[in-house]
Amino acid sequence: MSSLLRVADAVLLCAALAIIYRLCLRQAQPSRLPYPPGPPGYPLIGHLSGPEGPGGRSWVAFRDWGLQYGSDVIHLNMAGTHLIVLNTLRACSNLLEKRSTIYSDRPTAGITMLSELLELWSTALWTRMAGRSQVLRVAVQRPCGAKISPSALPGGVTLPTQSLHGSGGMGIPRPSHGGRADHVRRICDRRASKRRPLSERCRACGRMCTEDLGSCEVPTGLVPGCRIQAESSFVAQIDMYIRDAPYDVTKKRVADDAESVPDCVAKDLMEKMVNNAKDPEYMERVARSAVGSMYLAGADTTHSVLSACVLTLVLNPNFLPRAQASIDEVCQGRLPDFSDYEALPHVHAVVREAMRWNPVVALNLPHRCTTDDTYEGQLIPAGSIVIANIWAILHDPAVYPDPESCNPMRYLRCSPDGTVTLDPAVPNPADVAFGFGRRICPGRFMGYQTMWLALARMLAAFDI
Ligand code: HEM
Repeated sequence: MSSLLRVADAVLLCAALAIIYRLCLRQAQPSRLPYPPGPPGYPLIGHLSGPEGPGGRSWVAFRDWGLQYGSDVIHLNMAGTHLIVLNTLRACSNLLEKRSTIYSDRPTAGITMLSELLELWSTALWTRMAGRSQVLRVAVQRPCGAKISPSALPGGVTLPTQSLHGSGGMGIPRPSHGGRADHVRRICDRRASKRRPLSERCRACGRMCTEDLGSCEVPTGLVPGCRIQAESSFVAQIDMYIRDAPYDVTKKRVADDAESVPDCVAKDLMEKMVNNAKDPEYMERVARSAVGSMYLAGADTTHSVLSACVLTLVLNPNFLPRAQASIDEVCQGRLPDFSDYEALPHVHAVVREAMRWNPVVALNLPHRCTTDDTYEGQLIPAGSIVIANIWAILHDPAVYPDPESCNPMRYLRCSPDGTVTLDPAVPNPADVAFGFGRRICPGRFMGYQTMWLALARMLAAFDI
């Protein structure tokens, strides 16, 4: 009897909670407009446990829901937080770009909240739109303009050459198979070596950011015992290290003998931004953050895409000799450089396909909508977390036929006289892979050009 009562109590409690929940949602929806469609979640927690895609690939689940509900925008309830996923370029452009004034904040929970509470400064990625984000973006963008100077590249133009020589290219014995990943990493991250703690710590921080992405999107970071809380002191230590270590080394060298310090981002910021500032102390914090952000956001991403470029070549063995032949023809025995940028479409084709086929950021960093908005008759409430499904856009079969196959030839067209050029009818995945609107990756030109140059030189020196 008593167990029957307990069951009845539990049923009543669930019913009461369900009614309260529905009332709360209705209150939170001041307009009568519906939310965009989406799958029903569990009572109360909605989809808090996270969407399960095949093999944990939630971007596939998001895309499939979009197809199932016939909408390029889907809505999920994450325990009261609205999650909006944009599965098409059209939706991203209409919302994140055309309405960027209200879609450019970052979520207030998870890493953003943590970085505000701990006053972390290492990264521009998670800053809110107001406040220091603007000045930080300006500082990061300074050395990353469309036409970047070679000295702004991670190791200058010479780096890929040095790396190739160091790793055995141009007549020196080829690298051992096991070391290939490390060689590619060092092209993008000069500090990558076992004896360089900065690189290790950045990778650990990157792993944590990725694994805890759920905590950035939804308020699970607030649940006691969540990893993000447990790891907050670890994050704080990493933050200080990333922010201070590279900057301080350069600062000391500049103080000792500025002339002998090669041009680099830290030196440039010190000389042009910090020294002329009204409040040099504040500007120095900004400069430190900018340098830390660039390293944290730029080294691993560039390395990942460059590794995907190598994989693209492995998967397309017939493409390699064509690409090498075009380099031989254009460069006549010297290593490629930026003057060959327009003349080597094969290299662009590999970088583009690597970015499309295996996008390093499959789901964009979360944006946050700051006011209620209406899109095609549906309500996107203020505070919604808005995520662009970059993977889905780059796997749209209407734009990239047979999207699952890795095929760099899709970007090239051959004229009757045999000239190969980039096909302007095929959209460049780089226009999507670096995000959207006011939060678009400020390192996109630096990242793309680093990969292009490194790959061009790899192709000139190696068979893969
Ligand atoms: C292949 C390489 C790279 C890829 C695929 C990539 C991709 C992205 C994406 C998708 C975002 C989020 C954009 C958004 O929220 O809409 C982002 C943000 C960012 N990226 Fe990159 N990135 C790359 C390289 C770099 C490099 C080389 C740097 C620095 C030199 C950099 C610095 C940043 C920063 C600072 C942000 C934060 C911007 C903000 O929140 O306002 N990234 N990146």
